[in-house]
Amino acid sequence: MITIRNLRKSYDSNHVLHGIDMDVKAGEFVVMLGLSGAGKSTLLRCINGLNQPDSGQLQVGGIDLMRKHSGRELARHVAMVFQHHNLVPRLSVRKNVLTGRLGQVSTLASVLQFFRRSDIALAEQCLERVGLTHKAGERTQALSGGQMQRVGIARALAQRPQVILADEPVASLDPRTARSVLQYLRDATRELGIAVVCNLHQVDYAREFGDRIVGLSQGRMVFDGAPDQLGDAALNAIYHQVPAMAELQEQHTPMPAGSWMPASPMVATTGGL
Ligand SMILES: Nc1ncnc2c1ncn2[C@@H]1O[C@H](COP(=O)(O)OP(=O)(O)OP(=O)(O)O)[C@@H](O)[C@H]1O
Repeated sequence: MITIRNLRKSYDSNHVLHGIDMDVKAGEFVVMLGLSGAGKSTLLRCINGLNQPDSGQLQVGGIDLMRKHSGRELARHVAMVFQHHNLVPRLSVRKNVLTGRLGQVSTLASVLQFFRRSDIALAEQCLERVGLTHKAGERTQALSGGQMQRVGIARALAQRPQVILADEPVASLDPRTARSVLQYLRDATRELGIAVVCNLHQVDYAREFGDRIVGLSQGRMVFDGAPDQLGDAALNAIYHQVPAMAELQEQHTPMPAGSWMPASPMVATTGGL
C-alpha cells in the first residue's frame, strides 16, 4: 500500500530525511516513534503529498508521488487524523463526517454541501464504527476532546481511504480516552484493511496498539520491528543521538524486520519514556 525507498527531504540546508525505507501493507497499523524534530511529521507530509521529497521512491496506493499526480486522486487514497482534529465546531457531527466526502463529489456539490444519500448512509456507518451514532445531530463544539477525535477518525474513514496517516492523534487526551481512541482507530483500520501510519510520543501505546513499530532518529530509520522487539537497545537508538549511526546508515542497506542500530555505550539509558 505504501512503498518508500531511500527517501530524502531537506528544507533548504536542513537535511531532515536521510534515506528512509519503509513498506506498509493493507490492514497494518504502524506506529512511528522518535524525538521531537526526528522527521516524523515531515515523512507523513511526504506520504500525503504536502511535501515534495528531494529524491527516492514513494508510492501510495499505486500512485507514484515522485511523478506528477493529481492531488484530488491522492486525497481519495489518503486520509489524515490530526492532533487537534481540525473539525468545524459549529457544524453538526454528521456534517463534519460528511466533509470527508467532499473530495469525491463535484466542485459545485461540495460548494453547496450537497451530499448523496449514499454519502449520508456512509457517514452514519462511520459514526457507528466510532460509537457516536447518538451524537450525529449535535453541534461538534459540544463534544469532549476524545469524542471530537473519534469524529476526526469517522471523517477519515468516510473518505474510504486506502491509507490513514495520524499525527499524534492522542497527544491532548487523558490516558483512558487516548486508549479508547487508538482502539477505535486500530479496529476500524484492521476490519477495513486500511494501512495506517500513526506518529506517537507514548512508547506504551506504541507497544499496545502497533502491529509494527518504526523508530526515527535524526531523519534515519533506526528501528523496524514488532512491539515485543522494542527493548532498551532499540529505545536507546530511537531516543538518543548516536554519532556512529550516521556513518552506518550512509551505507544505506534496508533494515530487516526487528533490527535496530546499536546505541553508543556512552549514552545513558532512557528514563520516563
Ligand atoms: N515547513 C518547514 N519548513 C522548514 N523546516 C521544517 C518545516 N517542517 C519541519 N521543519 C524542520 O524539519 C525538522 C523535522 O521536523 P518534524 O516536524 O518533521 O519533526 P517531528 O519528528 O515530527 O517532531 P515532533 O514530534 O515535534 O512533531 C525540524 O528541524 C523542523 O524544524
